[in-house]
Amino acid sequence: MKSFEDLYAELAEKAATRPAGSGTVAELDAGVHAIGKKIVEEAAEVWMAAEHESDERAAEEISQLLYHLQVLMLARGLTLQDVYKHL
Ligand SMILES: N=c1c2ncn([C@@H]3O[C@H](COP(=O)(O)OP(=O)(O)OP(=O)(O)O)[C@@H](O)[C@H]3O)c2ncn1[C@@H]1O[C@H](COP(=O)(O)O)[C@@H](O)[C@H]1O
Repeated sequence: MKSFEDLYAELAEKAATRPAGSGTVAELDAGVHAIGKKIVEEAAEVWMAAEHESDERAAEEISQLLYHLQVLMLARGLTLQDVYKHL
């Protein structure tokens, strides 16, 4: 099972090597504004799933929100430590 740290390392590698077909690379190329809109959309899906859907669906939507937050971090050049120091 992949951890938050594992995913960040994988996405950072994708950002550096830019493999063909990577959705992460496409999202990074779309820029902070587009990624931000995706985060708002995914956050709404988390909210709706938490109120109206199963635990499994809520967890799935949360995982997608975490993914898009990590893409935004990479787009801004933020590391996990930059975020963790505020926790
Ligand atoms: N964990 C994720 C992940 N979570 C969400 N997403 C993306 O976010 C979208 C969210 O799905 P939705 O159904 O909510 O949205 P949608 O409306 O169908 O999607 P859009 O048409 O709006 O893009 C998915 O289509 C994926 O593009 C993810 N894309 C990639 N990953 C992981 O990131 C890693 C790198 O992926 P690639 O860069 O694509 O190789 C791999 O380990 C992947 O498993």
